Order: sequence, then structure tokens, then C-alpha cells
Amino acid sequence: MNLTKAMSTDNTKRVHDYLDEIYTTVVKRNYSEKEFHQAVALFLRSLVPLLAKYPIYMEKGILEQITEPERLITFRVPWVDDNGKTRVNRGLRVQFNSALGPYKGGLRFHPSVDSSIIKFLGFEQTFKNSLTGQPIGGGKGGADFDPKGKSDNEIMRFCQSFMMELSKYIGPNVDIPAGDIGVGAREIGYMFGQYKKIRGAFEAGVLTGKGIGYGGSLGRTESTGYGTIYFLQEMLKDSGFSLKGSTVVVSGSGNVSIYAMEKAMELGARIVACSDSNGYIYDSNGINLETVKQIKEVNAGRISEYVNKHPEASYSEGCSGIWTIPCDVALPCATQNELDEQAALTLVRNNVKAVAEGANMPSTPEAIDVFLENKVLFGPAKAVNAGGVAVSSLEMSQNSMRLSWTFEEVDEKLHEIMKNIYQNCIDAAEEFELEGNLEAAANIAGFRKVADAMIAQGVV
Ligand SMILES: NC(=O)C1=CN([C@@H]2O[C@H](COP(=O)(O)OP(=O)(O)OC[C@H]3O[C@@H](n4cnc5c(N)ncnc54)[C@H](OP(=O)(O)O)[C@@H]3O)[C@@H](O)[C@H]2O)C=CC1
Ligand SMILES: O=C(O)CCC(=O)C(=O)O
Repeated sequence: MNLTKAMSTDNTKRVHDYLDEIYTTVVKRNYSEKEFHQAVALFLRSLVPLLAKYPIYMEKGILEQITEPERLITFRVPWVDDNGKTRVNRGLRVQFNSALGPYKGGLRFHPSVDSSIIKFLGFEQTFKNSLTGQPIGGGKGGADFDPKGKSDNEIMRFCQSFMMELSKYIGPNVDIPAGDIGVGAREIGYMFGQYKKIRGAFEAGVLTGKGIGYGGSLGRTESTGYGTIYFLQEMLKDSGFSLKGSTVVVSGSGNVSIYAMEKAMELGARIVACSDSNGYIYDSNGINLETVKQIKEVNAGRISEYVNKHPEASYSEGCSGIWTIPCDVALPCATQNELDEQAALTLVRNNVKAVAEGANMPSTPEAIDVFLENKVLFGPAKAVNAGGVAVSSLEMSQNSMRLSWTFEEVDEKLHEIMKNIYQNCIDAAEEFELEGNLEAAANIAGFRKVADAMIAQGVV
């Protein structure tokens, strides 16, 4: 990864050399962790103008510290399947940075989970959480467990075993996990039950994304998707575009995708395509969201089943083909590196106006360069999908105060937070002459708050 591509003025050579050194150490220390290298490289290249103007962050060794997690925990998760066979998975939790508050971030259950994935997610989470303005540090965790095809009892036994070990390292003022890919309200419920039993106490604030009946927040389910659209709305508004009447393509059909589609439709957009990890559907009349919800949220089925109910739609195998569908707005909401340079070039050829990242790191660095070079409005994940963790933090507040806000109250706060995040990015872009580059601006705005808190708290 060429870190020096971003900006090159005479007085930035020292900064480039410093960042190259940081990056080299990260690669050496986290050998073969490609996703983590990618997240760090993208981040570091954004900081050039900030470090050139404020060398204190280099002098205080902030980058050396911030790229090394405070703690990485790995543990064995043994469980017994429905046939009586003993299975073993690996659990992980990275507690990346606690400068702004207790570690906060989701848990991912997916066969691809390893230390690289968890570290990239935890690293990104630190700056995302900072952008929300909430008092939360960055963490992330999960297991290489595949929930697909498992019975409800198997999921429960896995969650209980996972929490048996994780419970030693978390707590309402220490580390507060939540959901991510493969972890929804059901899994959070099983983990909460087990934590309660281990502790012998009802500590509502230990997990977020809980069921509404036992300490969950209204609006948490919708928050990441709705927040994505609130951020997109701000981006479009500033450029004189509107979602009303626009054509939108959304990858994935999970939590983030479904509620991004719901809010975009409410604002007058026509969603023509969505996907899952097998393939994508195209419906030129506009996707019927109730059918998608029934297939994915109720039946845990495959998106291919959509065409059974809507024969006018088509289904295609494979995921990347979804980006060949012409659209005004593209919303990658499935997983990391799902949108590469080729896909970005195709979207640009088809006149895409805006891309907003609902998923974490869904665009490759080359794809981001294509968007920026072609002046496509580009909303980076850290800023765009921060609504989920922001409402998690609101859930923690409600738990502490022992009260529940209405859906409208939570949604209004979420909307305000997303507008603030956008404005902070715009302000950073203006200050560092990065107009049009919200990717770099979000990194700078997120980093600064964490870095200032680290300086204030000393080398610890
Ligand atoms: N949930 C949240 O609050 C937040 C989530 N995110 C990020 O958003 C993204 C989606 O998360 P979420 O919606 O919660 O997860 P879900 O598990 O609810 O949904 C994930 C969706 O992505 C699809 N998918 C998973 N892996 C791949 C792949 N390799 N190729 C194509 N599609 C894939 C899944 O398909 P299938 O059904 O076949 O598995 C599913 O449709 C992730 O990057 C996550 O980190 C970010 C902020 C908050
Ligand atoms: O709600 C949370 O704590 C975490 C959400 C999350 O995992 C994310 O923002 O990627």
C-alpha cells in the first residue's frame, strides 16, 4: 500500500516518512493480517495534513500507541451439537482503545472471523465511536462460528459457552458488546441470560441490542440502516440532489440493508436490487421490502426465494454482479471488500452520484480512489454506519437511568447525531483543504478526539 499517494507537498516529507515507519511496524507485528493492514493504511494516509499542521501527535507517539490494541483476548469455545458431537470454535475480543470510554463494539459470528478481521473492525470502531460524540471507546469481537444451518438449541449452547469465557472480560463500565454479522437479538438474548446467571445480577448495561422487554432500546434495530440514510441525505442535500425519485442499489439483505432500504423508500427512493452471500435480485418495479423481511428476518431463507413471489424480478448467482446495475446511489451494506476497483469503475460509467458505506470497509482502497477521482459523493463507513453504535450508547444511557425513551425520541436523537457527524466531517474537510474527501475528513475528525484524550491521560 502506497501511503504517500494521498498528498505531497514539500513540508509533508517528514510526515510521510513517519507514517511509513508506523505502517511498516504494524505489518511486521501483525504479519499476514491483511484486513488490519488495509484499515490502518487507509487511515494513516488520511492523517498527512493533520500531522503536518499539528506535529504534537507525532511528538507524543500517539500513532505508535493507537495502532496497537490495548488487549486482544482469544479463547476456546467448546459446545455440543444436536448429534452429541463436541465442536470447538475460537472466540476473540479486541479491546482496542479506551481513551473516550469503556470499549464498545459488536460481536461477529461468521466462519471468516480471525484476528485480522477483528482487529480491523476494532481499529475502525475506535474512530467511529469518537465521531458519534458519545463517551465510548473501541472494541470488537466474535467467533469463527457459522450460525447457518444450526438449530436454535445449538445457537443457544454456542452463545452460552462463548459468554462463559467472555464474561470474565466485560461489564457495563468495562466493555459492552453488541451485535454484528450473524449476531442479532436472539444471540444477544442467549448471551445476556448466561451473563446474568454467571454474575448473579441483572446488569442491563453489559450488552446492547437487547430485546425491548428486558432493557433494549426502541430504534436500535433500525438505527444503522436509518443512520446510513440520514447521513446520505446530508451528503445529497449539500450537492443539490435528493433521494426522492432516485434509483438505489443495496448489497446484503441483513439488518443494515433492510433498514437502509426501509428509510430510503420512505424518502421516495426506488430500490431495485439487494443481495445475500449467494446472489442478488433485481426488480425494476422496486423491491418489495415486506417479502425481503419475511424471507430474511422471519424464515432465515435465501434471497433467491424472492422470485417465487415476484416472478417479474430476476435472480443472479454471485455477489459482485449487483454493481453492474445502473443506479443513482449505491449502498454497500454486506461485508468488507465487497466493492472493488472494477465494480467502482462500472458504477462510475453508469453515472452513480453517491456511494454510502453501510457495511464496515466494504470498498477496497482502489475503489475509494476511483470514487474520489471521479467526484462521486463518497460517504465512508466510519461516519455513515455510526448510527448503530450511537443508538447502542443511547441504550446504555437508558439502562443507567432505568427508563425507556419512545421510538420517536430515539430516532430524533439518532438523526441529530448523524447530522453532527456529517457537519464535523465537513468542518475537518474545510480546515485541511480536503473538500470532497469525506474519507480523510472522517478519519481526521475521529482521530483528533481520541488522540487529544490520550495526550491528556498520559502514556498508559
Ligand atoms: N448491525 C449493526 O448495527 C452494524 C453493522 N455494521 C456492518 O454492516 C455490515 C452488515 O452487518 P449486518 O447487517 O448487521 O449483518 P447481518 O448478518 O444482519 O447481514 C449480513 C448480510 O450480508 C450478507 N453477506 C455476508 N457475508 C457476505 C459476503 N461475503 N458476500 C456477500 N454478502 C455477504 C449476508 O448474506 P447471508 O444472508 O447469505 O449471510 C446478509 O445479507 C457488516 O459489515 C457489519 O460490520 C456496521 C455498523 C453497525
Ligand atoms: O452497537 C454496537 O456496539 C456496535 C455496532 C458495530 O459493531 C459497528 O458499529 O460496527
